[in-house]
Amino acid sequence: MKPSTRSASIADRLGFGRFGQRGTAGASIPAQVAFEDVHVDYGVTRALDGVSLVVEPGELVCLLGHSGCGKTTLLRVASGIETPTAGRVMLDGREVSGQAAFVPPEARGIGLMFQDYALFPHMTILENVLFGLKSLPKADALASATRALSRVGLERLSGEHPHVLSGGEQQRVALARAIAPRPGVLLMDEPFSNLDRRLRDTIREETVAILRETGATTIVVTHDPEEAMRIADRIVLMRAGRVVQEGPAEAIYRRPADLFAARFFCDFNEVEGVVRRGAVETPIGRFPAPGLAEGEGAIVCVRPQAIRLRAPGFCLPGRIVARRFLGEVDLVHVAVQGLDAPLQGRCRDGLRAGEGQDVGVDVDPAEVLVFATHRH
Ligand SMILES: Nc1ncnc2c1ncn2[C@@H]1O[C@H](COP(=O)(O)OP(=O)(O)OP(=O)(O)O)[C@@H](O)[C@H]1O
Repeated sequence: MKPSTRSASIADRLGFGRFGQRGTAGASIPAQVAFEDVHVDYGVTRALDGVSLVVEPGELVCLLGHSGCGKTTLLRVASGIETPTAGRVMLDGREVSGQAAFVPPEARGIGLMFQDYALFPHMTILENVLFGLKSLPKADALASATRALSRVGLERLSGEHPHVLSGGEQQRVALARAIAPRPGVLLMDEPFSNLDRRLRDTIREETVAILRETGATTIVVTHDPEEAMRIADRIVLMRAGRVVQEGPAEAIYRRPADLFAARFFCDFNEVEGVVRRGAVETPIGRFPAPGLAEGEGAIVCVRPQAIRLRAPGFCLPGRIVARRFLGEVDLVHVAVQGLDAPLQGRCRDGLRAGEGQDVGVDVDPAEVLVFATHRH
């Protein structure tokens, strides 16, 4: 692709339009973003199927979900790069996409950051950051760009081109470019997924600290539940173009709305059973089943950390079929009579029984969830 064409397409992706019209010298004032029953159809594909969501000023929300569930489309709708088929988007109570109005991306005061960083390859780092500040007087633009670069610790690389930078440095340039115009809203699409594991935790923490400092309302797309739990004030879990559940990390983890939401956050042992006299009967015991009817089929979801090993003769009889040392915990597979597959436990300490040995298996009821089978 020729540089000029490529620049134009990057500029479009960033919501700057071809000539980079955004830019403000004022402080970042966080905005409220509200989606009202937003639908997006691509031909026969329904990418968004009635999303309603309010992101409060200064809040950091993670959109979490499997590939293709509509996360990126929701960001594109917020930025104005995509128009909804139905429904509307409001910024601070003002309609920016809908039947009544359409505010173009460059006039929304929204910053964008992508997984691939979308840096202009033929421009220096400073020019990349200046690109979104073209409507400011030159001296103000330079001051804002330099401030943003120094905030991410990269002022010394201002004159370099993106290709000489490491992945982590490129990520920080993209962040500097996104925050330099002090947007009220920042939209980030998988901003950490191109970093290697070693760097990711540090850069993620630094980025969140910078976001808190700028105060911008931030929506981050991720498919990694742990990442969402680490950074989000609120997680919005999506499936097939809809919001399945939203709330703080602990609430979703402890009280998932359904089996799908539960599975997203934990690799459960799933054991089927039937409700008898108010509890699910399974080969590993009886578990309370509030809200389920007598005779109804149920799935008992046992977290790996719920499995505790005891001396043989105590609790449920089992036999270790595999044991792997993982550092902080041991991964243990234990066969129990009546189950097709061994239970998988993550055991911190306790009995040091090895492969082939008989054990007692204790299941912590606090780490068990029960769902009706037919409702999924
Ligand atoms: N421009 C397009 N034309 C046609 N279909 C599209 C287009 N963009 C997205 N889709 C479809 O819409 C659905 C939602 O896509 P979207 O990119 O929003 O999902 P996502 O959750 O962000 O996925 P990923 O995590 O893989 O990026 C998918 O089925 C996708 O194939």
